[in-house]
Amino acid sequence: HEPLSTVILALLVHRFFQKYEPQSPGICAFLPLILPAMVSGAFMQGASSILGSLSRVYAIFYTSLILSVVLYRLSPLHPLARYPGPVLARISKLWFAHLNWQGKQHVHYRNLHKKYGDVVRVGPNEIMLSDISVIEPLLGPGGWGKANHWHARALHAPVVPLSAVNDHVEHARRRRTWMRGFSPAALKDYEEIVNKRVVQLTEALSARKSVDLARLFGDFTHDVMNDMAFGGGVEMLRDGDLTGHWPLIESGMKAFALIGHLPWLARFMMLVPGSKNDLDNMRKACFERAILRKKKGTKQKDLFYYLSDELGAEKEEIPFEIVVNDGDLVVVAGSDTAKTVLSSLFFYLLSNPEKIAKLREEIDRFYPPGELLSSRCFQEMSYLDACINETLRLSPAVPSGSQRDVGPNPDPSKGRTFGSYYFPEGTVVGIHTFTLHRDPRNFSPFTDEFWPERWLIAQSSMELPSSIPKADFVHNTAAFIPFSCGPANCIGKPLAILELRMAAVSILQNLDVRFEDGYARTWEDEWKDHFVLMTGKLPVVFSNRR
Ligand code: HEM
Repeated sequence: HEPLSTVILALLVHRFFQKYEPQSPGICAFLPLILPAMVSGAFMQGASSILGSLSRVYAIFYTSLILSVVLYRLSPLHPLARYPGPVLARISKLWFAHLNWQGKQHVHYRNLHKKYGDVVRVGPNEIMLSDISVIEPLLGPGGWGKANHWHARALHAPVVPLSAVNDHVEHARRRRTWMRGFSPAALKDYEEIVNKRVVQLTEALSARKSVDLARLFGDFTHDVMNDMAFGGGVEMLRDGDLTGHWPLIESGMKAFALIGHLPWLARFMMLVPGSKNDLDNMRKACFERAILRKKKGTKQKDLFYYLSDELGAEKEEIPFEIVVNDGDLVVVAGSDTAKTVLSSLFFYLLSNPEKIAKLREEIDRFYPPGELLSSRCFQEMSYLDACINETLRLSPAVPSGSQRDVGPNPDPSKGRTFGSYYFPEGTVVGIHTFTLHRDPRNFSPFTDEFWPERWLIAQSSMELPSSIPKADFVHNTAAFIPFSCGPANCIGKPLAILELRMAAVSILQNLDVRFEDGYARTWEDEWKDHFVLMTGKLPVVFSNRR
């Protein structure tokens, strides 16, 4: 009976994992690793056959288990069987985890949408969409909560960060302090903080002449976010990366993205001695900065002022752990993202001399050289906004979007249906921002090119060139979601836009800039989608404007 019992055991283990999706490393290790050994023990006939019996049972067990998993996932019985997708993706998420590790998943997702259409099964239980009709039901009010992947990414933290809160009510409660921190009045107060760093950045660029602009923009956005979250304490623009922050972010983002495919892996990673050290050190540094900021008091209203509720608007005191956690999130969510977009903006501008000249002309009109910078004229600078939007379209900092989990239905057997799609409870669903933004059905012509004029034509503040037939012009802002949308969208959007506008205006107001000789302009090819779009170097040469 040994082979038959082993096959049955394998089928039961598959069924157990399928139904309960256990996350505990103990259970995950016990069932497939230890249980077969126990079966083998039960059938063992003598000490001489220990090895033979063990290897036979394990071979039968794993062959049956793998066959059962693969056949079920490929079979018409699987609830997602109706959706097309590559065989490897339907069998296991390991394939996408591998693609993700190489950094090219944004391109792969786009190619899959080209091949299979708007809905693609990208994992055994995961769907990626490029259909704008699902944006509102998925991300809008009443949409679905953050997928388990978000939670798994935050296992190391003593409190769940806002970005990982799945429950709508709890998420809205936690987001209240953030909303106050991003009100228009609060934003006005931040201008001085951002401007101080913009002046420092512009001076640093003019002094260095030749520079990796992407790196310097990273130092800039990182300093700004630390000013906002903890009232300062980090001086990357002045001192460089003394603490090894950038290598840590790079490896951290890679792991962060990997967990986005294999959330169960996070619990195993936590068991590896030392695996949390870097994150713990980062938290400790944030904690120390938060204590200092609290002691210093509020001379200038920053985000800390709102996130720690110095305003006194909440009924209950906000636990200090949450304040530190939120500050940490500001730094992590706000630095790399803004760095990527700002760097891409300069790449596209420098690649298109007539566009940079046009933007310069607008900047000179509103902020002639010598004029002090403020947000006074930003609303009127339509070409600047067109350039920023066009950059966010081509280079969305979170290209593969943010996963959601199909939440429970009062009748669990029903899953969720909208339009022509049906997703069973527990399906992980994403909307692929990069594909939407580069889909000719949404933005045409010159879909893959930097053409800021499309935004002006769409607002009727510019004529469509006569060479382009009216029917060929498509501009679908419903498909433009670089900051995601709905009640869990990017709350930092207004601050990011302020940073982008201020930095671009200040640099072009004061400096001339060009690519370093010999730069191969491989910017887009070097992108790596590790959840946030990580970039290569952007070698440029600056000179003071004459
Ligand atoms: C150009 C720069 C930025 C881009 C493109 C961007 C994009 C995004 C995206 C796509 C999300 C996921 C939203 C979702 O799950 O639906 C997000 C979340 C978030 N972002 Fe940004 N972001 C940027 C800058 C910032 C900045 C400067 C901050 C500063 C505080 C920030 C703070 C956050 C936070 C706290 C969340 C989580 C929101 C929540 O779960 O309620 N981001 N961002």
